[in-house]
Amino acid sequence: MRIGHGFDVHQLVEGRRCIIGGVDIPYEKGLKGHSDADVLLHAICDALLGAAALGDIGKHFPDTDERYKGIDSRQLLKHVVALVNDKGYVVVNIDATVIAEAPKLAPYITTMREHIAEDIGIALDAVNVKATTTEKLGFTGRGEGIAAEAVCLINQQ
Ligand SMILES: Nc1ccn([C@@H]2O[C@H](COP(=O)(O)O)[C@@H](O)[C@H]2O)c(=O)n1
Ligand SMILES: C[C@@]1(CO)OP(=O)(O)OP(=O)(O)OC[C@H]1O
Repeated sequence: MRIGHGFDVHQLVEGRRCIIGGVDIPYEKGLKGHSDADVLLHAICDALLGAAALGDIGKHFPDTDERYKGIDSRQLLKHVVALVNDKGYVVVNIDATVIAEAPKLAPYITTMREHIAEDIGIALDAVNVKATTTEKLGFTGRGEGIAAEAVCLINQQ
């Protein structure tokens, strides 16, 4: 059994979509990035890559590569899971936290979990997603960006 941890941050700006956990969330601002900037899926990708000692998301999908411009991060997650499986591991469970003052994420959490479970190929019960504010403190509290953290366990096939 091996553990992995991931952390990501994306800036909130006008004129971008706010896609978190594969859900396009209605909000006045969106997340800036080379890809669709899905901060939650990026943290999960990094947790899985970390658990398998496969580096990080930027190593596999460089933000200088036009192939990843605007890409749906669910495609990146599925690719990462294939790399982890190819190295002989299966994913046991995921636990993640999105750190955002706004938008309110509670209505979308179940759909996020469904997307993650489907893309990884594990049961819904093996995926947990939480949301928290930082009580108006720091860059997340000022609404300048959204952060996400994730941990995972993987096991030998
Ligand atoms: N963007 C967010 C942040 C939080 N929530 C939910 O609100 C609860 C209370 O948040 P605190 O930061 O005050 O602990 C939290 O447990 C989440 O369920 C949310 O939906 N969206
Ligand atoms: C996902 C990638 C894809 O090019 O681009 P970004 O959307 O900028 O996201 P980041 O979390 O900075 O990770 C880097 C890249 O791998």
